[in-house]
Amino acid sequence: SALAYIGLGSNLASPRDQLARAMASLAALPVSERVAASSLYASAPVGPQDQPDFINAVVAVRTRLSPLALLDQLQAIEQRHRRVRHRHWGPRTLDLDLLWFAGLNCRFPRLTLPHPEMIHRRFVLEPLAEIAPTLSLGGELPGCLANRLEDQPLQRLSA
Ligand SMILES: CC1(C)Nc2nc(N)[nH]c(=O)c2N=C1O
Repeated sequence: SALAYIGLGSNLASPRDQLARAMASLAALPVSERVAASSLYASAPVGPQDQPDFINAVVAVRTRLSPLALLDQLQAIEQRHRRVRHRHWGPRTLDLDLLWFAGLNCRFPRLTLPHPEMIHRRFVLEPLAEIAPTLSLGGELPGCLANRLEDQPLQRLSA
């Protein structure tokens, strides 16, 4: 089985509840087990500012699913949260991003691994550093990459 890291984000319809429900769904994925979950973090939106603050987290799962099969499962969970895409980078009830999968570097039509934006996003790197402090991202650690960003600081929410 392979280790995968999944980013969670929400800024609509009770984001903390959305993430709690999504974390439970991730713990129930077929032929998989959730092995770690970060704290929840509140952060100002990156990109369009005219939307509510986000709640973010990162989860680690050990899975026998292929990357694309796992992506299908993540998109099914998003649908169950009635994710409606109005505008690109607009507010959403739930975002599940496959960030990293068994150290693979690959570009499928539907999926690039590792997630191309993750190393630029404090809202991914800080929760990731909490559960995978020694994960090498192109030879860098998540904590070091996070500290190099000028992004707004995140607010770690009590568990
Ligand atoms: C719109 C964009 C880029 N901004 C975000 N900003 C934050 N803080 N958290 C997110 O999850 C997030 N997701 C996005 O997709």
